[in-house]
Amino acid sequence: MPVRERGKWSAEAIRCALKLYAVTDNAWLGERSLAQCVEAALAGGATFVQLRDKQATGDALRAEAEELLALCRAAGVPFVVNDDVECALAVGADGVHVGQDDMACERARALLGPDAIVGVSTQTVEQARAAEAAGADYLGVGGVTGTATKPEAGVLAAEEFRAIVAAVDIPVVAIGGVNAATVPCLSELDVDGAAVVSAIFAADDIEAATRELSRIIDETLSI
Ligand SMILES: Cc1ncc(COP(=O)(O)OP(=O)(O)O)c(N)n1
Ligand SMILES: Cc1nc(C(=O)O)sc1CCOP(=O)(O)O
Ligand SMILES: [Mg+2]
Repeated sequence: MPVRERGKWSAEAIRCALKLYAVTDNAWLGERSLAQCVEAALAGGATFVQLRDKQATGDALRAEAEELLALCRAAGVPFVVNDDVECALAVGADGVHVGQDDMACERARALLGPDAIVGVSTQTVEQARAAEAAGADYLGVGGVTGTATKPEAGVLAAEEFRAIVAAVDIPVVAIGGVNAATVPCLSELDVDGAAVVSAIFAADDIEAATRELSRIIDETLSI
């Protein structure tokens, strides 16, 4: 596993950590706490965690972030906060993931500093080049298929994925409809990993589901 040295994840460590990127979703908690769900994903082999809670703000989001950061530190896995740079700064998260409608990458980088991880969602080559120039460490690109988790997200053709990957030097993680059945399709996309919401967090047994995804990634992707 890649390691964080002197408070910084190296570019190579970030690339390796994108392999199985777990994005949280409180919709699937049921009787479980968010921390229990993330602990199970880490035990199953998640290599990167993003706190994505579109309902929580302020202290509530901070409390979740503090809890998940501690779990990720113990597991040696990078932890970023979706959208909320202020929260990431307040808790000392490893970084943030921002989309095209969120805080601009340059601003997030300026606020978080050079050692933070800044991930950016992009759907086009132009956006991807702009994000790289603005200091992004990795790109989230999707969707692979349509997904009930985010019905408004678009779907990209394989050629569009490959064009984005070829246009930048930073790593790319595929998102949107990634599950045990679709992971093998990622081998055609030249991406560095898979970002997964429901195929991990909607599972009854999150640890087993994550372990199975990790196994399929190891078997089918050359990353
Ligand atoms: C790894 C990763 N890739 C893409 C996204 C989507 O970000 P965004 O477009 O800002 O949409 P929301 O997640 O904020 O709804 C992501 N979160 N993570
Ligand atoms: C948060 C998010 N962003 C997407 C994009 O295409 O940018 S798709 C998505 C949700 C992915 O959920 P699931 O793994 O359950 O399909
Ligand atoms: Mg966003």
